[in-house]
Amino acid sequence: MFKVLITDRISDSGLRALYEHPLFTVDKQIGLSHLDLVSIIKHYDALIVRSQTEVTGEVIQQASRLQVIARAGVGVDNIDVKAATRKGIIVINAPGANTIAATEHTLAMLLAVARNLPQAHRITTEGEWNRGAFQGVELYRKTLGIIGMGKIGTEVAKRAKSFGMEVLGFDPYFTEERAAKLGIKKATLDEIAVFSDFITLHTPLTNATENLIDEAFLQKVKPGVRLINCARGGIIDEDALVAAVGEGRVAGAALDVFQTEPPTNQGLLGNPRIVMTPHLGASTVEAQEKVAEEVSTEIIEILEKKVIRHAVNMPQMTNEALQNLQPYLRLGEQIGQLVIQLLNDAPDKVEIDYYGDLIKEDTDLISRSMIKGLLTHHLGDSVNLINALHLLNEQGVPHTVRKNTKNKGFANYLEMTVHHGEESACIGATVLNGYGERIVKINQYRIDVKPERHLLFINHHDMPGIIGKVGALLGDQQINIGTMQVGRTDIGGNAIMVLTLDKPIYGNVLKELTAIEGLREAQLLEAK
Ligand SMILES: NC(=O)c1ccc[n+]([C@@H]2O[C@H](COP(=O)([O-])OP(=O)(O)OC[C@H]3O[C@@H](n4cnc5c(N)ncnc54)[C@H](O)[C@@H]3O)[C@@H](O)[C@H]2O)c1
Ligand SMILES: O=C(O)[C@H](O)COP(=O)(O)O
Repeated sequence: MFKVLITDRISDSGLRALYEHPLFTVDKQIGLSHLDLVSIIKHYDALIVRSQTEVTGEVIQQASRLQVIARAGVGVDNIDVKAATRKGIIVINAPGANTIAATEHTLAMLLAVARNLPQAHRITTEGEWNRGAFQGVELYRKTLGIIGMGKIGTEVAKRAKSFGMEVLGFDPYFTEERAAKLGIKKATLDEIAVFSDFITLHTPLTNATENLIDEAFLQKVKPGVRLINCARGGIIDEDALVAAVGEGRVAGAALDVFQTEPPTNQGLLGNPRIVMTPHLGASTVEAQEKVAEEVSTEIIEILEKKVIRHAVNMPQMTNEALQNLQPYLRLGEQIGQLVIQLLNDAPDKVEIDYYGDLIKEDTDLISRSMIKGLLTHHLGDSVNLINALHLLNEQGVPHTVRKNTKNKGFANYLEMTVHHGEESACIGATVLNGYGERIVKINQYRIDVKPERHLLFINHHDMPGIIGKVGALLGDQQINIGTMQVGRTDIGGNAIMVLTLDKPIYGNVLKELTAIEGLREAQLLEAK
């Protein structure tokens, strides 16, 4: 059974897949204290949160069986993703599931700040009839500056156009082509400041966006501008905003998110020119159902089928791309497991090379599989695709990944070389169309071996009779040979023999093998 803990308010109907799954139990404990979360997290395989629960390093430290932290939403700033990665815990989110909700909230805020709706509503419900105090401004023919042209920024742009607004977009990844397609203008941050009547923010909170809207920015704005922030608190310097509103440089602001939540800035609270909502951007029935559905499905896929789609701490890829990579992921892990046994020591340098069709692919996951296989030999099952790179770095082992254009004679080819001082070991492999995975190179020798669980690797002198003697010895021990391959550099020189065995062999057999004349070394290599 897999146990899932939910600590924020999440749509029950969206969680149906989890509730109805026979292998899952769901435990909802809304508003759990941090201390309580730290003490009970060890019982759970998955944790689902929104933006309220702080999933700190301390929580993660105690999460001995946790495999997935799911954010039923977009921003993962309340999760210590680095600590999760170190521990090999997958962090997933539901990008896109609340895009429309956040977009529509932004437009609601845009209209609210333009027409003073909340202020007018409040005094009208209090019984005052004052038609003169709340004259607003129109959106029609005004300029909207959008900072952050991702999913929400783009949807806001489309809707603003239907109001007859001129739209400017700023985003480091925004191109002239995309701007032309949307019928808006690509702008610089300064142009947004200088020309916009309304400015709306749609970036994540990063080092680059923290206090992006600060005193200096607010000095440049068109007098009377109105600001909307439904992205993240911290992008606007709240004290600078309060000052600019006080001076009238900024006519108003509409904020859904704050530097601290709930907000504590006294200049914001009760300010008649500032419209505030309590982080409601994603709070629609539809969005909450969708985020819950997405994370539930993905938790089931990860825990039951080991398929990962929206991990924040893993490369993103489509189902189809992941399917195509499967044979390479298996092969990569086996190569890693085998090559480290050939080296017989901890590596001090790792090299990964890709050739052929693989150079066009996103190979990050294959490299992670190889490193996972490699590290499992010394670090055991605590290594997974999430923490493999981190653990290698932590061991201080540099790794290089190269994509080579040279032709290796195979449609696709991958190679892993590990070093320890002067020693090195190398395995090269390919996936043959219709025939599956093959190891085609061990150190300097060309061979053709299907990777299997038990491989007997023999280093010998190329001379008549050795193959027969090895076969006879294994036969006497009732050890069945699946396949046998030999490779040599020169006739009568150094050679290797690789046999796939149906069961493992033990020390005494290896000792007897090495007693055969001309046989230098016999080693059992095991891959899971
Ligand atoms: N208020 C809410 O309830 C609510 C709901 C959903 C999303 N959000 C927040 O809204 C924001 C946007 O979400 P999204 O789904 O559109 O994300 P997204 O990843 O699709 O888009 C973010 C965009 O910001 C751009 N960006 C990053 N740094 C930038 C910078 N320095 N200057 C300009 N652009 C920059 C990125 O290039 C990207 O295009 C996120 O912070 C998200 O957490 C809030
Ligand atoms: O990043 C998000 O998805 C939004 O900020 C929504 O947060 P919430 O799920 O806590 O409403």
